[in-house]
Amino acid sequence: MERKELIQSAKEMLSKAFVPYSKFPVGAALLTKGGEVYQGCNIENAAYPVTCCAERVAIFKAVSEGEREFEALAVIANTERPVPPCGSCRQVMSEFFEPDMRVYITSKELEVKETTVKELLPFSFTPGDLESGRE
Ligand SMILES: O=c1ccn([C@H]2C[C@H](O)[C@@H](CO)O2)c(=O)[nH]1
Ligand SMILES: [Zn+2]
Repeated sequence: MERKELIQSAKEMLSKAFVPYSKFPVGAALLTKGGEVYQGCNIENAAYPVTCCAERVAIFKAVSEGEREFEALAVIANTERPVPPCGSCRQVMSEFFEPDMRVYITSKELEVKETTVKELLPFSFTPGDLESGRE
């Protein structure tokens, strides 16, 4: 699947976003190595911190279906610049994605910034760190 198609798939999710509080829809589409696409949108809550970002919805949908091997992630919002994922999503990306996996972040005008997981979250806390610090 081409980058353009994955971004289109993320864009489709903007209309599904549940954003009564922020009025800031975000869409995501996660491509697996097997060629499946898992889409996500942000889902907010009256208790604001309970909100889940579009990226994590897409990742958790895929992981909960047994997927473990990922090819690329596209994220889009109606922003001036390509939308930077939040810190929590970067940490979740680093748990499931290879450091060099492509992440396409996109703006309202479909300006695409192509980045990677390690570029988004360098020096990240990993399962190896957890193992090495156990009592
Ligand atoms: O990369 C991002 C940044 C923000 N949001 C959501 C969380 C919240 O619903 C709204 C405003 O922060 O946007 C995402 O889904 N992804
Ligand atoms: Zn996030």
